[in-house]
Amino acid sequence: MEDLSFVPDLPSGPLDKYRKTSSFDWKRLKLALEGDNIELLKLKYKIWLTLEKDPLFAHSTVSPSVDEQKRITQLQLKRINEYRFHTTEMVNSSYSRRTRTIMTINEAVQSLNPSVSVKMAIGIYLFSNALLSLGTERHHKFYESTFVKRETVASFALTEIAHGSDARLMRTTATYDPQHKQFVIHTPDFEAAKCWVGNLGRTCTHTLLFAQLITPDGTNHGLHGFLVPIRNPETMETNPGLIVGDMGEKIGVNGIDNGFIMFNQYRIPRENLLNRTADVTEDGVYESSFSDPSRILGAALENLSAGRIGIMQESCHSIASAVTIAIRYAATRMQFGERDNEIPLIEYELHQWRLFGYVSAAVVFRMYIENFAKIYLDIVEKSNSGMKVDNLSEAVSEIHAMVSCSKPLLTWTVLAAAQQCREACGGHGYLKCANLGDIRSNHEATVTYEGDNNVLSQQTGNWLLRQFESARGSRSVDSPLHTVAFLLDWEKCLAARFRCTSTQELKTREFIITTYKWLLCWLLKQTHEKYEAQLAKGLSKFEARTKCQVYKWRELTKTYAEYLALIFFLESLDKKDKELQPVLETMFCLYGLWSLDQHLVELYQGGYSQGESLARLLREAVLQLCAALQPDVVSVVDALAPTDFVLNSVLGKSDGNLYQNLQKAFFSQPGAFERAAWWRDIVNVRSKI
Ligand SMILES: Cc1cc2nc3c(=O)[nH]c(=O)nc-3n(C[C@H](O)[C@H](O)[C@H](O)COP(=O)(O)OP(=O)(O)OC[C@H]3O[C@@H](n4cnc5c(N)ncnc54)[C@H](O)[C@@H]3O)c2cc1C
Repeated sequence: MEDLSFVPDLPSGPLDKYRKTSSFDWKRLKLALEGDNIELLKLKYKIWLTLEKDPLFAHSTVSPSVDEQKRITQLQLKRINEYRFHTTEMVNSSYSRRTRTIMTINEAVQSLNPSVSVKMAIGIYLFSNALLSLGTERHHKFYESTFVKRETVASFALTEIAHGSDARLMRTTATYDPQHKQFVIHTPDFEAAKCWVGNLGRTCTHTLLFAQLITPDGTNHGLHGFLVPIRNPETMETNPGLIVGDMGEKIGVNGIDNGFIMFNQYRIPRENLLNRTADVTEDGVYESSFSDPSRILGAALENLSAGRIGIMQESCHSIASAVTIAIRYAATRMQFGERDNEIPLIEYELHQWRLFGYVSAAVVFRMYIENFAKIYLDIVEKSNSGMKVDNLSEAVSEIHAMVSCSKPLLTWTVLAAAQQCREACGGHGYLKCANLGDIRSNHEATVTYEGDNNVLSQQTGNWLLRQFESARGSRSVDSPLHTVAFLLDWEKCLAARFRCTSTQELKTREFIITTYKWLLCWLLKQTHEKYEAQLAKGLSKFEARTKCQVYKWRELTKTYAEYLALIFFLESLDKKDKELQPVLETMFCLYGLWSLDQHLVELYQGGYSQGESLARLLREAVLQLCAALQPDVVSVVDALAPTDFVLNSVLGKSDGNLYQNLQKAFFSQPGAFERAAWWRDIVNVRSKI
């Protein structure tokens, strides 16, 4: 058995009461949540314990000004680079190992300061990844300076003021000038200014720009990626020909300097076109390995899959922190009962029901994404190294469909969890030093960036419907990852009916998976029929899709994402330590039934069940599972939690000394006991009282 003594023991205190009832060793679960990769778990602790000792990472009790947050974030990124957690050995290792390690560094940093991890993800990883996949030899020096030497911080400029979700209609142009062998970048008006670009406002020296490529004959070849210098790296002055600004204060991640930019006939060398899939000769002739320009954009944006997986991993860490704080608070906070025998909140069924579903989501999501990331990295590695990957293009489409619905499911669930955890900590949860407010507002933007959730999940619907049509027609599906192989038996799946008579029968893999398959087939059939009916009315495919989103397409993609989380979790569960399997099985059933509870309307509407028993038994089973989880739940969050320094919550400390910690926080608040500096402004001098 691996030696886990590098994970610090937890202090003894009021939480012991619930830790003693646990059925498993929390450190073993912690390792399991890290994909049983002890090196990665060690790296995470090394990062956390190193940064804890560095004054640059000390938490401030009051929010610094927005500008100061940007300065600190940039300095923290610089310091993290200097610590070289990304060792030379790691930098030179295989794609899969290198990327998994980067992801771990990112996760560790995100739990401490999400602005730093976003800055790092865009400024280093997204940029350097794009150079590798879209660029060629000639761009390698930029990869070296960004990823290997960490001298450059970059940005990713796609969104424009008037166009975000529909990238095809972006209006920034890059026109080739054969005489000077340069591209001329131009912004026609403010509506075409690039905006929201992270790191652009103050700190980046280069950007990866997406602009419409126009050749001298006037042909527009669609959006392409260009490497564009923005600032002089020595003076940080913006280059002439650019209008660059910072977008100002946001409602979260204020350490990131999101910016806007307008180009005025700004020239860059021809070589700055990222030319792996398409190039322009010196004379201005366009050459591409794709005949369809939209496929070039598709290939370019495919890069975002790794970024979206990164967002999901970060989300898993945000929900882990949120539920840790709320559960530790619930175990130490008493309300009602007798004077000397008050009841801890965690004992109340209502409180369990509000929180435990999110605890199970935190565990299920973490193991799902861990498992999925491995498969994803393996496929990319094989394909990059020229090895044969069976059905590669089908696998890429399936992965894109999976990512496009899973990022919405995870980011939305985490947002709801953060809000519920905040409320579950009552008034004290509203304190800045509880950290739930920051977790929530720093997380919130993930539902929008790298693809707005509502728009992104529509792409999953397209893929699912294609598979359904193919299963109905030619009796085949393109699902190399086997996520929808069951559609070949869609009629059989749809014939399933609810026949359980006890909650015991619902708390099983078989019931949950069969019910999900029924739901998916039913939602697919319904969506397909509605879509076909719209087409039959003469609507275009685009118009027909817009008429099928509500209650159909959207519900379908959410259900598919939940199903993915469950099947990938199960696959991991079976490989885990025997001691951990019972609690993981409880998590599986709780997440599965808690999610199915939200689909009762469809289950009845589609005739899966009649009468009251499904709703009654399902809800009874959820409550039974909450009760069953209660003895283990404090240890589950111990396994999910980062160190106390990283968690940074007065309510969530692992010693459980809630009131001593609160007193310390109140009493050490700067100026807490001082007369207000503005006391004269409020004194009524004539008062004789
Ligand atoms: C903190 C933050 C950081 C960001 N960082 C970057 C960055 O570094 N680089 C970059 O290029 N961009 C960045 N963005 C921009 C981000 O990627 C876009 O905001 C996002 O893609 C959504 O585009 P939009 O804002 O234009 O929304 P819109 O497309 O205008 O969408 C508005 C609303 O309309 C809905 N909607 C749109 N189309 C449809 C439809 N067909 N059917 C139904 N509903 C629809 C959407 O669901 C959404 O709720 C960032 C944004 C934020 C908030």
